[in-house]
Amino acid sequence: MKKKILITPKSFFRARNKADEIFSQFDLDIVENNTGKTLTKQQMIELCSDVDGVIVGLDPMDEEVIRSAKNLKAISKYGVGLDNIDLKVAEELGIKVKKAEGTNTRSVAELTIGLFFALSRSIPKAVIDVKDGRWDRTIGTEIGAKVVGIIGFGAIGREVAKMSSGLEMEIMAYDPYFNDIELTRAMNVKMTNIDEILEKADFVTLHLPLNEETNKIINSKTLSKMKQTAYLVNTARGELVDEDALYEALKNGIIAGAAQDVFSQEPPDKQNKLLSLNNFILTPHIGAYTKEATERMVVISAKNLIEMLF
Ligand SMILES: NC(=O)c1ccc[n+]([C@@H]2O[C@H](COP(=O)([O-])OP(=O)(O)OC[C@H]3O[C@@H](n4cnc5c(N)ncnc54)[C@H](O)[C@@H]3O)[C@@H](O)[C@H]2O)c1
Ligand SMILES: O=C(O)CC[C@@H](O)C(=O)O
Repeated sequence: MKKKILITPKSFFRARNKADEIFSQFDLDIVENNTGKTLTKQQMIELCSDVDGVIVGLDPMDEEVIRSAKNLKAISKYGVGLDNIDLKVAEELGIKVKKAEGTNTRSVAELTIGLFFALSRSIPKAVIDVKDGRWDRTIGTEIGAKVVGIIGFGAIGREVAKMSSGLEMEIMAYDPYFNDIELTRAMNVKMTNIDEILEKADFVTLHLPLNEETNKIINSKTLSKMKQTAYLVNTARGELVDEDALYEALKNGIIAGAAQDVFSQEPPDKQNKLLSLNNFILTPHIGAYTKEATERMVVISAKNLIEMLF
């Protein structure tokens, strides 16, 4: 029987041909998000009203959207962060949910390491300076032998650890749900508590999911435990960091700098105070935006949806 599906993520369509090979074997009526943007809740309610399945990016799939989608049987996440999907309601209604596990691990880890360098050598400022006619040779710091503190030791956290090891950094990690001691020993990673990470790390990097437990895990109290010379890097989710507290910490020299790929509101408001700070740098949620990762996300999210629907 024919199934109607909705595909929302903009970058899905760049590698659309990879999914067509999979879709062509099934009887599908495909609706596409042609706005080129993340959809609003109202748009999701309208577009999901009669679909059997959805491949969803960062668009809201909250309780109201899910309950209003009367035919919905499957949600395939284009990516790995499930925070935009109300998993409890999906479970209650028997709607299957699957993420494209591991598809963007390498890309997010590479961006994270890139942000370490961007911060430690003030690369964004250097580019702007020279283009604006200033020859200001800022003294940076080396990354080798510095301590990286990884909060969330899942797929991306472990990949960052591997890359940090290649840079000869000392590696610490905090993850209350990770207990493969053999692996951490083999990787030369010290598993510890969050306080030791905050107190000792030169780079604190976030790789944990957003949920009730982790919302604003970085706040004025946790920031105050970090070294004045330390950098915070967030390529996970904006809401993990209290942005007002981060602004105060950066402005008052509580920490040296921060980089974010993600924001609690995307795109951030032009008035967002963080954007006015020289020691704050950012990228527009491009962690998974590489040719390789998007192709993997397209293939796996398409396969996952088909598996759940047929
Ligand atoms: N910037 C991007 O484009 C981008 C791309 C992919 C993923 N992400 C974000 O990165 C997150 C991590 O992705 P992943 O593939 O590594 O996921 P993962 O599930 O493999 O790893 C997450 C890890 O966090 C740990 N964790 C859970 N609660 C924790 C807590 N309170 N404290 C410390 N650790 C905790 C889990 O035990 C798990 O090991 C995703 O949830 C997503 O939000 C962002
Ligand atoms: O949908 C995207 O563009 C990024 C998805 C990414 O944040 C993820 O959670 O894997």
